[in-house]
Amino acid sequence: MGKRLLVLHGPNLNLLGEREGREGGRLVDLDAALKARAGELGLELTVVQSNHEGVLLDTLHAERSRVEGVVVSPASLFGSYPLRDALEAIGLPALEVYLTELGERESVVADACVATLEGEGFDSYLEALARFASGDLTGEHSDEEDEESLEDEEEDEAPVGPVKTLGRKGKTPASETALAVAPARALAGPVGGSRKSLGRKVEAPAVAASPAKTLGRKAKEARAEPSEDFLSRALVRKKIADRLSGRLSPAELATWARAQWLEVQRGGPAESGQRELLEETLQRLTLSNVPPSRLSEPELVDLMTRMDR
Ligand SMILES: O=C1C[C@@](O)(C(=O)O)C[C@@H](O)[C@@H]1O
Repeated sequence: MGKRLLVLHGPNLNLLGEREGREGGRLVDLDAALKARAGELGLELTVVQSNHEGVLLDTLHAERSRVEGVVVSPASLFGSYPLRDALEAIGLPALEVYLTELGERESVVADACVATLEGEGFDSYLEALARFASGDLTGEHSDEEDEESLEDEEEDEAPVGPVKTLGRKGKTPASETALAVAPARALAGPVGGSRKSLGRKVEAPAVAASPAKTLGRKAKEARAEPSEDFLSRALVRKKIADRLSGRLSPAELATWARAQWLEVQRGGPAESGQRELLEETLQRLTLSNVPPSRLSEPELVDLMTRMDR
C-alpha cells in the first residue's frame, strides 16, 4: 500500500467552480484529478471538505494515526490559529495549498506546514501530491535536478521549442494532465499573464517523507486491514465497535462517518446492494455526537446489529 495522505479542503470549496460558473473546475473535478494522480503516484487519499473549522480539526485528530501526511487547503481559514495548532499537535508533515495566490494575506497555517504551494489552480494540489510521493517536501531537491537538466540542455544547445513542463517542476506531459490544467490555468489568473512559481515559503525544516511520529501499534493494525478503504457493513460495524470499546471517541466516529458519507455522495465505492443502508447509517452516525441526535450505547448497538442482517 502506498503512502496515505489526508487532503483537507476548507470553507466554501464545496462551491468551487459553481460560484465561478466554470465547468470542469468544480470540487468533484479537483477530487477526481487528485484521485487519478494519487493512483499514478501510488498514494492513498482521504479527502474531506468542510465549511466548519471544528470539523477540519476533528478530522485531523481522527486521521492522525492513519495517515502519513496532510495536504491542507485552508481557503479562507488561512488565519486560523486553531488549524495551525491542530497541525502542529498531530506532528505530521503538511503542505499548504491554495488555488490562487495569497497576495497580501498572511497565512498563519503556513507556520505548521513545510511549504505553501499557491497560485497554480489544481496544480498546487497535484504538486503537493508529487512532493509527498517523492519525499522531497520542500521541492528543493527537484529544483536542483531541474537546474542541472536545464544546464545540460543548454550545454547541448537544444533547439528552443515549446515548454513541455507544467509549472515549476511538472514533469508530466501536458496531454496527460489536461483535466487538471484547464481549471488550474483558469483559476490561477489570466492566460499568458505572469505566473508566480509554486512554493511560497521554503524556509522550512527538513522533514522526512515518513511521519514525524512513530506509528503506534493501533495505527499499524488499522493499516493492515484490507477493508479499510472499502465502505461495507463490516467496516461500519467495526467502527461502531471501536467506538463502544473506547478505541474511537464520539467525535472521531462522527468525523469518520461524515467523511465516508461524503464519499458515498460523490459516488465512491460501497458494498454492493447496501449503498442506501450504509448512507442512512453514516448519516445517523455523523449526527451521533450532537446533543439532539446523540446516540446512546444501546442505540449504537442497535445500529451495529443492523449491519449484520
Ligand atoms: O475559494 C477560494 C480560493 C482559495 O481557497 C484558494 O485556494 O485560492 C482562497 C480563498 O480565499 C477563496 O475563498
